[in-house]
Order: sequence, then structure tokens, then C-alpha cells
Amino acid sequence: MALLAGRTVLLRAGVRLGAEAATRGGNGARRFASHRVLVEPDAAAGIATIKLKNPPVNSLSLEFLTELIICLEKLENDKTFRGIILTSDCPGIFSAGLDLREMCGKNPAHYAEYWRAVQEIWLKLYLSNMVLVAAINGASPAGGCLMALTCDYRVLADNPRYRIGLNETLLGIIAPFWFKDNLVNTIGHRAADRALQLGLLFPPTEALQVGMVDQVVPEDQIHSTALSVMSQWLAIPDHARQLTKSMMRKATADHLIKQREADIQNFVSFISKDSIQKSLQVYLEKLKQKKH
Ligand SMILES: CC/C=C\C/C=C\C/C=C\C=C\CC(=O)SCCNC(=O)CCNC(=O)[C@H](O)C(C)(C)COP(=O)(O)OP(=O)(O)OC[C@H]1O[C@@H](n2cnc3c(N)ncnc32)[C@H](O)[C@@H]1OP(=O)(O)O
Repeated sequence: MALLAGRTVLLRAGVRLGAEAATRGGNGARRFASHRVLVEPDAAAGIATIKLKNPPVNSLSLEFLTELIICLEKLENDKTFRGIILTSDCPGIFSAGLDLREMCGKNPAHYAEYWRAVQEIWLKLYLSNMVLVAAINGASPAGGCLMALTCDYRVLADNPRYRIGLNETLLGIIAPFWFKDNLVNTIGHRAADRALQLGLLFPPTEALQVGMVDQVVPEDQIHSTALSVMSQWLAIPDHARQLTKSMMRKATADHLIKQREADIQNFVSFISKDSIQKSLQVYLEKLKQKKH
């Protein structure tokens, strides 16, 4: 059973297990898909490709996060798989980040439940024993960028519209300390300081330069590149790589784990402020009006 902080996520988020489909893939591997998380297994290679499918922009709603958490738990417990490629099924968008509608006009209990799920997905991805390769095939702001930052390697498709970064300040909000820690671990303190304060969204060339991604490739090569990177990482004995990954990441994850409840309370009181609600509503409104 999938648990989120000791509770059954299936019940809390109203996601029905019946919504999942379980079939067998051509190679005999069990293929499972929920509404919004598609898993393409390659049992022979030990790799599962997760495709995010929450149109139009893969915003991380509570239900979507819950499905993703369940999917990761299943893969983590299935010895068939040693690596995950994380990518998007929504054309041009990797993920628009946290779903702003989960953070606007709701009550404190909802904000707390939502934030616990955001923490959970980060911990699951960041501490995964598997090799995680992000095949970033679209725009990747804020929480979308964070998901990519949890991975062991990032490949970005070469399209100037596919910008990536932690742009929270542009929304009038603050990247939580663990978003910041993950970014600092990736691009270093000085670059993170500038990127976070200015809310920078980097186009591919700059993202590569600053170290936000490891490789930029033509869009049609993104999956093949992710596969070839994966095979390089999977050539390392699991126990040695996993212990090394844990050694590199444990302190950062423990920082959040130790302050998890306080972080939830901080988030709830911050996001409940009238001024913050107003900023988020204005931002959402601007997004909607962009088309007109
Ligand atoms: C004391 C401190 C304590 C704690 C810390 C406190 C606070 C930290 C809290 C939160 C941290 C949050 C991190 C986040 O992830 S916030 C989300 C940030 N995301 C963004 O800024 C991205 C916004 N979206 C875009 O820029 C674009 O949509 C795009 C580039 C992703 C895609 O562009 P398109 O032109 O292809 O699509 P659009 O027309 O813009 O959008 C289509 C549709 O989707 C809606 N939408 C877009 N993004 C979101 C979103 N993040 N959440 C909800 N909905 C979103 C958009 O409004 C359109 O809707 P309609 O079709 O008009 O209804």
C-alpha cells in the first residue's frame, strides 16, 4: 500500500486504484499506467520511462503528485528496474511546476496536505536508489525544474522556448530552503544566489553554461541520448553507486526531513497571507490573459 507520511494517499487525494491499468508489455514486463503517469518498461534493459501526462502543462496538482508518488514507490520496489527516464508526454512542456490552483483560495488544511505531497515527491526522487535521467523535452519552470534537479543527469532539448529555472521570485514567492539546497548542489552558490534572486529561466545554451543541465541535444535525439547516458550509469555496480549517491545527498535530504513539519507550517502561514494570495491570483490571471 502506498503511504504518504503514514496515511493512505489513495484515500486522502481521492485517487482510485481502479483508475490504474496493469497490462503486460511486449517483453513480458508489467506495464502500469494511471491517468496521468505513463510508464513504459524495458525489462530487458532494466529501465522504465515515466511520461508525465497532465495536460495542458503538467502542472503538479495534488492528484498528479499522488499518482507520481505511487508510481515511483512501485518502481523502487520492483527489482526489474535500475533506472528511470523522466520525461513529458505534453508537447513543448516538461512541467509548469506546482499547480497554482492548489495554492490559491484553499484552506490551511489543504495547503498542508498539498505541501506534504510536494515534499514527498522531492524526497522520493532525490533519494531514489535508481539512476534517474531527466529527458527535458519542454519548458521547465519552478517545480518542473526542481523535479529535473533531483535527477542524476539532465538532458535538455535544444529549443529556445524550453527555459528552465527556479522563477519563484517572479511570482512574489520564495523558493523553499530545500529547493535552494538542491540548486546550490547543482550549480554552486554564486550562480544559485543570482538565479534565485532574479528568478532566472535559462534557455538551453545558458542552462548548459551555468550547469543547470548536463547536455543539450536536438529535440529528436533526446530519448536516444537519455538511453545512452543511462547505459553508462548502469554500467557502475549498483551498491557502489547507490552508497555514493546517498553519501552525496543525505545531508541535504536530512535537512528537510528534520524540519518537515515546521516547513509545512511555514508554507501554510506564508501562502495564506492576503498579499501572497493576491500575487498568485494576479500571476494566474496574467497567464490566462496571455492568449487573448
Ligand atoms: C517562508 C517560506 C516558506 C515556504 C516557501 C513559500 C513559498 C514557496 C511556495 C511555492 C513554490 C512554488 C514553486 C512553483 O512551482 S510555482 C509555479 C510556477 N510556475 C510557473 O511560473 C509557470 C507558469 N506557466 C507558464 O509559464 C506557461 O504556462 C508555460 C511556459 C509552462 C506554458 O506556456 P503555454 O503558452 O504553452 O501555456 P499557457 O497558455 O501559459 O498555459 C495553459 C494553461 O495552463 C495554465 N497554467 C500554466 N501554468 C500553470 C501552473 N503552474 N499552475 C496552474 N495552471 C497553470 C494557464 O493558466 C492556462 O490555463 P487556461 O487554459 O487559461 O485556463
